[in-house]
Amino acid sequence: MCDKNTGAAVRLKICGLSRPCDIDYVNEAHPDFAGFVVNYPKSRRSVTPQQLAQLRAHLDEGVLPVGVFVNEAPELVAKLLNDGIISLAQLHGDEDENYLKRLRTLTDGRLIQAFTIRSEKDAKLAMQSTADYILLDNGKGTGERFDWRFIREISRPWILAGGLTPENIRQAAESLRPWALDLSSGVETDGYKDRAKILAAAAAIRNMAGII
Ligand SMILES: O=C(O)c1ccccc1N[C@@H]1O[C@H](COP(=O)(O)O)[C@@H](O)[C@H]1O
Repeated sequence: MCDKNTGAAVRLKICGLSRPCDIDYVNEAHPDFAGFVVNYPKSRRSVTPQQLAQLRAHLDEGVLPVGVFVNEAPELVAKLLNDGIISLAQLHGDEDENYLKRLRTLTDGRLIQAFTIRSEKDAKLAMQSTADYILLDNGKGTGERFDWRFIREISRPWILAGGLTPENIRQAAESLRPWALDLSSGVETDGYKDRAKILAAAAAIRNMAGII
């Protein structure tokens, strides 16, 4: 079945939006998800919850906003979900099952748990997460791939992240068959989101419709 946004068989997430023009770019490209790194000053892409709310207000309906959090207080994550500022929360730090359990008492919002993959064992551990989706990455927005050979059979919806670019997402989708592809550094130039690269990623995904 094709996705209603990109028209493709695999979903697309563009992550690390921080400027009003980044919202214009994703509104034009219409990926399925738009990601915002929240309250994580170590990242140049970090936005405050207030900035997130302002940016998100200009996002087209149908592009679902995702908050990316690193060891954030569950109360804030839940509030942003419950207030409809974000549609999904991506937990990209050391959040464990106890954290997820606590968050589930505060919200019914959908959760993505990110895992850094350094071995086949890491990928197997990720499978056990009670999150709605798992995301397999090389780190935190490093722009680098992990070793894809660590991925074997994944019998649940999962998101591939880390070092994806408009040029390599077709190969990634065909060989690994993830539920969604997540790009951040790969759609930037000099550290800022690049309209042409975002549009190229969306076009690459659309061209895969019916192929994978
Ligand atoms: O982008 C960041 O700075 C970041 C900070 C903290 C947690 C996650 C972060 N990025 C996420 O990493 C993946 C892959 O990014 P890339 O394409 O390799 O740059 C993606 O989910 C980003 O949102």
